[in-house]
Amino acid sequence: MDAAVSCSGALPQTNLSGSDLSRSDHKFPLGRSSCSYARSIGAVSCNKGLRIVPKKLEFLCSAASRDEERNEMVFGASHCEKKSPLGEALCVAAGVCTYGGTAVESHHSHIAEEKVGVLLLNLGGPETLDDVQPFLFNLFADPDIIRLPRAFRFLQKPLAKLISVLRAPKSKEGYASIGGGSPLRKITDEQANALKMALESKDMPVNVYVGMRYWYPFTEEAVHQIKRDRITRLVVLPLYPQFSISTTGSSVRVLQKIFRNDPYLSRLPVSVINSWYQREGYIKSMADLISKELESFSEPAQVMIFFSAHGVPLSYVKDSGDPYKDQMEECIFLIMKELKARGINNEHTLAYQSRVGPVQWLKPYTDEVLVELGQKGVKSLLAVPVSFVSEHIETLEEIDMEYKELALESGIENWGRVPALGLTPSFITDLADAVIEALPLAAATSTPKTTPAVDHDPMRWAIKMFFGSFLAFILFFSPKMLMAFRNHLI
Ligand SMILES: C=CC1=C(C)c2cc3[nH]c(cc4nc(cc5[nH]c(cc1n2)c(C)c5CCC(=O)O)C(CCC(=O)O)=C4C)c(C)c3C=C
Ligand SMILES: [Fe+2]
Repeated sequence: MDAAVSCSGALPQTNLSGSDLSRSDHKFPLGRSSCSYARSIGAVSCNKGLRIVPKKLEFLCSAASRDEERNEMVFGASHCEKKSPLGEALCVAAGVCTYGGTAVESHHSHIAEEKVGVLLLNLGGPETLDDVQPFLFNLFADPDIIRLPRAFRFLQKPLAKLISVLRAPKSKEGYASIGGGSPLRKITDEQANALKMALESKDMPVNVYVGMRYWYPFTEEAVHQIKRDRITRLVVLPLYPQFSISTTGSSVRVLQKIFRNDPYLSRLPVSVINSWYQREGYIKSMADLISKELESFSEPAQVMIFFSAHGVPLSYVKDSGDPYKDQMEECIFLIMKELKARGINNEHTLAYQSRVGPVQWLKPYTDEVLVELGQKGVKSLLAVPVSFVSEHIETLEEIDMEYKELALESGIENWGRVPALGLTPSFITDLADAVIEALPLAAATSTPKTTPAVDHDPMRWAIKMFFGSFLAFILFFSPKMLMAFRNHLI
């Protein structure tokens, strides 16, 4: 019987096995119900946790039988109210633990020859203006970004081509205004180095890899390196504090696909940290940045704290159970709670920015709220980007230029913006702790390779082609649709 790893705390995690189970033990302080697919099983509990010994890992975990573990998995899966959009692989995104399998040899065992890897996942961004259109193509070709009904999936790439070509001029203007490209690769590389050093200082030597979803270095390249380095245990850390189908979900789906088809990778013990917005270190680091920035106003107590999160289409949350909105609201609640504990009682609000295309996105919209606040007589405002931990086009251009101008035009007189966390030492240290806590939860992902269902029925194929061409015709020639993608706002 194999030993199963158990875990302590409420680290939100999944494995890549396609049978991961998790449970949300979060209370939603705003009185909302926990996200619909964040409800399932209890985890095997661990009362000892992880202890690090110099240059070596020692896991002190309670063992559970493989059979027990399987039962729990089946139980959990059948109790998941809504299936994750990632299929069964991510039963849940918030609040919990994975079950281990082959990774930990035995009770109180030493794992001396481990070669630990940490894979940072991020979005990626165009480095030059020539990269913008192909970058946008990759983004819109992602079925987690433009979600077509199954029957119309064959339109994904032509549509991505069309939308990317239409949007490229506006996007290029944006990237040109911030120096001709995205700073994301440089910042993520720096974060990777800082994390490596933070882990080394905790006696945990690791290799840190960066895998981007839509531009270089692509996730595939990072995985290639991981294989070449013969990593024996991997922690996957998406650099998005909150989980969304469109960000962490999409990146993990790519990984799952690569891992499933590779004999070495499918046996590699892996642990994925799905979200980490609720970690004390992150919350405190955000509160530090906010309180510091408030001090730059002449009357700090009068400043409205304006959290601006990247939006997602409303349907992700309403129809597909994306926990993003719940997690975002809980995150803001926790940051405000920390500020209150420090005697900072400013008013605050949350709005969503950066919408694209003709559908409804999470509301309220940042631009509309700024105008309303100006009209209501708010004079001082501190913008806090909250869904991303590096500077990027949407902080440097959209917030610092577009929204600032709109706010000043609307009557707001004093404007400030909190920088992204970037290399803030307390934040990097907390990421290092998250990695250390996740490590004993790493589980092998071995799942049989499944053959995708192929539609061989000529009649069904003909019907799909007919309706697909019809839809394509409407999309290609609807002026409203074209304008919606060309501009940010419709
Ligand atoms: C948590 C963060 C993000 C979510 C959620 C998200 C969803 C999402 N984004 C688009 C469309 C675009 N995003 C673009 C850039 C971009 N997006 C994020 C983060 C999230 N996106 C970042 C950090 C960046 C910037 C990368 C950089 O180069 O600095 C772009 C390109 C820029 C532009 O043209 O505006 C698009 C387009 C959708 C459709 C979506 C959810 C479905
Ligand atoms: Fe985006």
